[in-house]
Amino acid sequence: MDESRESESSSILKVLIIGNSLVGKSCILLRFCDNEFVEDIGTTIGVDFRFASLTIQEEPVKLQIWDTAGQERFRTITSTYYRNADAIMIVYDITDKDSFAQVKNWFREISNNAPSNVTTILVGNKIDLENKRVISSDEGKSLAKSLRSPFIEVSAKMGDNIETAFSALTVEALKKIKPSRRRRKTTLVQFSTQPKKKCC
Ligand SMILES: Nc1nc2c(ncn2[C@@H]2O[C@H](COP(=O)(O)OP(=O)(O)OP(=O)(O)O)[C@@H](O)[C@H]2O)c(=O)[nH]1
Repeated sequence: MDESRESESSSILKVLIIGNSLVGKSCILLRFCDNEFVEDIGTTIGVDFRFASLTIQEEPVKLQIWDTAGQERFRTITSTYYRNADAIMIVYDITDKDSFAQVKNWFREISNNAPSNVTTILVGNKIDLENKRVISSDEGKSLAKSLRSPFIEVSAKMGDNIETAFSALTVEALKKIKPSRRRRKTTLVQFSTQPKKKCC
């Protein structure tokens, strides 16, 4: 299917990835979209975005995923991008205490800038670095609970749980968007309930 026809027949969701600099936001996006990992990916300046297509229970969904800069000096550029966000992934690095300590501030940014019904997920990245872990899974879980957000740990490097994180976020966000924005397929084209993904 060509790009324009596919957009017409898909629900389109705006997704943001936020968190401190160097937690692995760009690597998470690259792993999700291209199934790749680049060690020296370089810091994000301002924002960057990619499209990804998922099928959730026979419903084609297109995600417009914005990778925002974690560095403070680019924050004013990024704050306008919270507008119209359907879903936000807040990332910290399980080997970096400061990135975890800042999670509450990122949630404050969300309540100041994003729509009130935005869907969130808290993501602890770099679980391949278990020997350098300084934030336990229980600490992550309990912070997420206090912020009323689901929680998952991932590794952009190894690919662990990356698709699951985006699928969980999408499933929840779809529940909140207006029926007029939904594009359910009338004919059944897939029989699996597993999410299917392709990126462009
Ligand atoms: N071991 C390991 N390293 C990772 C992982 N994800 C990212 N990294 C490394 O962490 C560093 C930062 O990754 P980025 O994806 O650039 O981080 P970012 O959050 O986008 O950073 P900014 O663009 O500055 O906001 C890079 O050196 C990556 O190679 C992971 O899952 N495991």
